[in-house]
Amino acid sequence: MSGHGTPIPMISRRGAPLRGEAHVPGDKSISHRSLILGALTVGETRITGLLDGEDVLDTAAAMRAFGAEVSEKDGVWSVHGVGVGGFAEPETVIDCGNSGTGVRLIMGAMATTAITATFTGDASLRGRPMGRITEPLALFGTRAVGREGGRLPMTLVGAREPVPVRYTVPVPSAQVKSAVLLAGLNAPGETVVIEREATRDHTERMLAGFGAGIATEETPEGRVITLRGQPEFVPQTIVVPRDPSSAAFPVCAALITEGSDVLVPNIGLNPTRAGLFTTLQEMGADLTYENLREEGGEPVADLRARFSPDLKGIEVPPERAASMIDEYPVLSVVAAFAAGTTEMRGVRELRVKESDRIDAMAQGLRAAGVHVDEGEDWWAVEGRGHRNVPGGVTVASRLDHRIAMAFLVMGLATSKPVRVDDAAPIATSFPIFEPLMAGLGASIDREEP
Ligand SMILES: O=C(O)C1=C[C@@H](OP(=O)(O)O)[C@@H](O)[C@H](O)C1
Ligand SMILES: C=C(OP(=O)(O)O)C(=O)O
Repeated sequence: MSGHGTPIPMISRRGAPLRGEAHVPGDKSISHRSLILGALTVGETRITGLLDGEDVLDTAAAMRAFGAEVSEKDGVWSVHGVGVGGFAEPETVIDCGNSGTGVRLIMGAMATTAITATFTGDASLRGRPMGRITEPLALFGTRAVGREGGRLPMTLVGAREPVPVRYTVPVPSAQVKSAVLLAGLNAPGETVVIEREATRDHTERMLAGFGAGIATEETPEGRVITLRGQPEFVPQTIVVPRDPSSAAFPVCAALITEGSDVLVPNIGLNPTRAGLFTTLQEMGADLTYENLREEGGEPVADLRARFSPDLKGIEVPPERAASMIDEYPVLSVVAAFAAGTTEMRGVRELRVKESDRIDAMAQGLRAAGVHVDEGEDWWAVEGRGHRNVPGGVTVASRLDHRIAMAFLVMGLATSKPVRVDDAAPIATSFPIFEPLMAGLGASIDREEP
């Protein structure tokens, strides 16, 4: 679990071009869901390509605490689940580490079973809002007691006689949508979730794959998702695609580093996740999809990114935000090397991630010589153009893996190096970031704490 160990300061500097292939790890969102749905299924679910980052390992440990058998051998994960409604009461507190997805989906999955569980996490997760989950779960009959402001640690008392619900998600959040759907699994009848803005749909796809009756309809109200409760799940064999949110880092590093040419193979390109790549292409990035195909019900391609000296600032449309929500930190780094301003609107959710990502990036970019304006739900980065970003700063990663990786990417193209105070959180989502970037030729090194 992150946030408990010794800080790992790292420094990145301008050096050789990045070249070669970047084999990024499995998709974090799909990995959490594979373990949770496997744990709700009697029989053996087998998973390959699972992300073995700390966030997902914490979810695996939680599934064991709820009674599932979870093991790994030679990269193949095996989950023997307990069935929908079959979770056992955990004997100890469930620690989800740094993972919002883990804690929120697991709360949903246990909320309609007659057990009680207490959840906590690291200092970052303990600061994040859980009311957005406990409010809809209360409609099923679940009770929650947490700290002031709906924060962890928090105890959930599962509904004894759950009723199905109809719920319109008030914020664009796949975690909220998924928590309600997972709770709806053990409620009799139909649970309906309505989302005004489409968010990542991995839960819907996977629920259908395990055999649940689930239908999505596009209506003037938004996407209406109807789930029939108490399904008989059938164990699955799951191949997790590689994570587009992790691919973003070597891709963006290649775009801003002179002479680079990097291939990132087998990336999941579900349209609810691919907004960054569209945005980069609009900015003039030399970024192409090769070998576009379908694998395991998800679109997949190899991404090729080459150094792009003539990037232009653009306005990123707010309706694209959900499809690239985790990519704004690294996009803001690319924007610093573009000509003109990049405006990012409709991104209030960035303020409640592992850190306040607008504030974290704005402070680090300003210290590195880049002008940034911001409001509650928007920010704008004034690009300085290629070779004109000074750098020469130490930035705080604030227990946030994406902030750490974004600034280490930035240092590959600034005039002076960029130091990150603690790169340890990177292990939550991208444990092989350091060797992978080194393999491409990037100058990113550890420093003495
Ligand atoms: O459902 C998921 O797997 C995720 C949903 C998003 O969070 P929100 O639901 O808070 O938008 C995203 O930021 C997170 O990294 C993963
Ligand atoms: C926001 C993220 O994750 P989570 O909400 O699961 O902590 C992320 O990975 O960028």
